[in-house]
Amino acid sequence: FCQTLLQTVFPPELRFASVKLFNRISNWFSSYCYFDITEIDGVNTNELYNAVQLYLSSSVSITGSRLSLTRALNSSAFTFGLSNNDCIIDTFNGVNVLWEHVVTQRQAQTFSWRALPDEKRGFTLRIKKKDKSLILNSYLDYIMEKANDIRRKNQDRLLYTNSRGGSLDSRGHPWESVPFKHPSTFETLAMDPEKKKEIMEDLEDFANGQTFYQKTGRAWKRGYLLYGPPGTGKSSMIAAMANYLGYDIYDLELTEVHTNSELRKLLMKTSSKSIIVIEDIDCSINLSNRKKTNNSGSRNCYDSGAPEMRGGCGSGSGEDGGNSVTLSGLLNFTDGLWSCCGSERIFVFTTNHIEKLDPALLRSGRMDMHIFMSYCSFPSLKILLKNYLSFEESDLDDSVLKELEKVLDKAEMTPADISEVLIKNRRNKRKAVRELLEALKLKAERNAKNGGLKNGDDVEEEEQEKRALESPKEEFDFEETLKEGGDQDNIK
Ligand SMILES: Nc1ncnc2c1ncn2[C@@H]1O[C@H](COP(=O)(O)OP(=O)(O)OP(=O)(O)O)[C@@H](O)[C@H]1O
Ligand SMILES: [Mg+2]
Repeated sequence: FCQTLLQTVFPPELRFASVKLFNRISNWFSSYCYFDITEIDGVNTNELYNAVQLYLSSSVSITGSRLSLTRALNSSAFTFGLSNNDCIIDTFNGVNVLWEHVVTQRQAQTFSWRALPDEKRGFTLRIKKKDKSLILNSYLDYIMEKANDIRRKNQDRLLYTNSRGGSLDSRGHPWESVPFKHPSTFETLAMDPEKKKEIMEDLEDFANGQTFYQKTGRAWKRGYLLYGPPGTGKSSMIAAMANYLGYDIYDLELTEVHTNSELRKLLMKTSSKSIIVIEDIDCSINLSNRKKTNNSGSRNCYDSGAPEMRGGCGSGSGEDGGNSVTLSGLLNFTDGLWSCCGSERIFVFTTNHIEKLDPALLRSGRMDMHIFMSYCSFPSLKILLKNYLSFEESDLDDSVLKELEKVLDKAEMTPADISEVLIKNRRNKRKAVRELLEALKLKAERNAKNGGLKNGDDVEEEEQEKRALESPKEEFDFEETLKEGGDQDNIK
């Protein structure tokens, strides 16, 4: 009745002004303020709307009674979001904010250069007036950053390589990339669950550690050294790390890098949030050479100009300064001022022989965490049985489990060997376990015959094969080494 009275007595202008005044007064007394974030702002898509949507869809801390679930085509995950006209509370730095997803039907299609959707969508953010500065200064930036993270995680990651021998591509980049689709994850990785957890936590702390690294004045980078016999999952671990953090991988082929400055350029062209990998570091650079150089009275390898040739000074790989990445160049690469020209970088080196590495490379700060990838242990075996045969611990007889456990340590089989046996027999699970047990026993017997623990020769042999396959030059270098070691007979 009042409304009709108002409509008849007051002219529209006055009515409009009084509503405005009323709103203003009520706003003045209210302790809240509101922000509308519409999907389409004029003709432009509002970046913030998309970011908020992504952020709200992933934020596990958010609680809401009604959420919409979606799964995009080819996507590997469900996302949830706010249903139409529903609210959700989020907390940021101890401050509660309320998000409402407002969807209204667009009345009549107004003229526009491009077709607008039938619905008008937007988020309304309600905050306390006293929190306004916090929200405007940090919360929205935080949302944008989180959304970028999520976007990156959903995208394909890339595997970069420098295997073109230092030549640049058409855009002047030294790295070549392919989509990285390695399926290895921490779930599929067979290793001691406690060790695995420790590594995952370390990675998480690193990825979330921006303020920590800033506060402590450290460059935001971390080094991991993975060492252990071939086939124990070092490369799989790197893939799992990349998949876990959503980082790209730069697989640095040191044998393709000719000088220290080239190495530095490569580093400068890597993006942040990436893992820089040097596999088989002991094969890529002759680190033992350092002592030789010192003994012969020539310059120390820490001197950046030292002629530290891969394959040894006298091995003919070129005193002409051809292939000459020095240990100091490598140390500068991981640790020097140049290593900080980006941020959030992880360095991973792998080796089969940690004892061959120069202590300078191992000291903390360079390689912060040394991870030993061991032969298959009993907890690792259980993971493999679960992944390959879907066996839970309770599916197997106690006696079989005990037998497996008893023989496993003595057998010293790698997860790669064991998974091979399991894959071969995966149609018949019981047979797979039987064969595995037989293989383990056979190997354990062999090891016992060879005198207790497996001597280094077997590993060395596998190593040699690997190096011989890598390049004819490496093969040559290796022979040199063997002559020095005097056990050439071992080469087949
Ligand atoms: N710990 C593990 N968990 C699961 N699978 C593994 C593990 N170790 C090895 N494998 C399997 O064995 C294969 C070889 O492993 P990977 O290439 O990771 O070994 P590596 O330690 O890098 O060996 P290398 O020293 O020869 O490079 C992989 O395809 C993987 O499926
Ligand atoms: Mg490997």
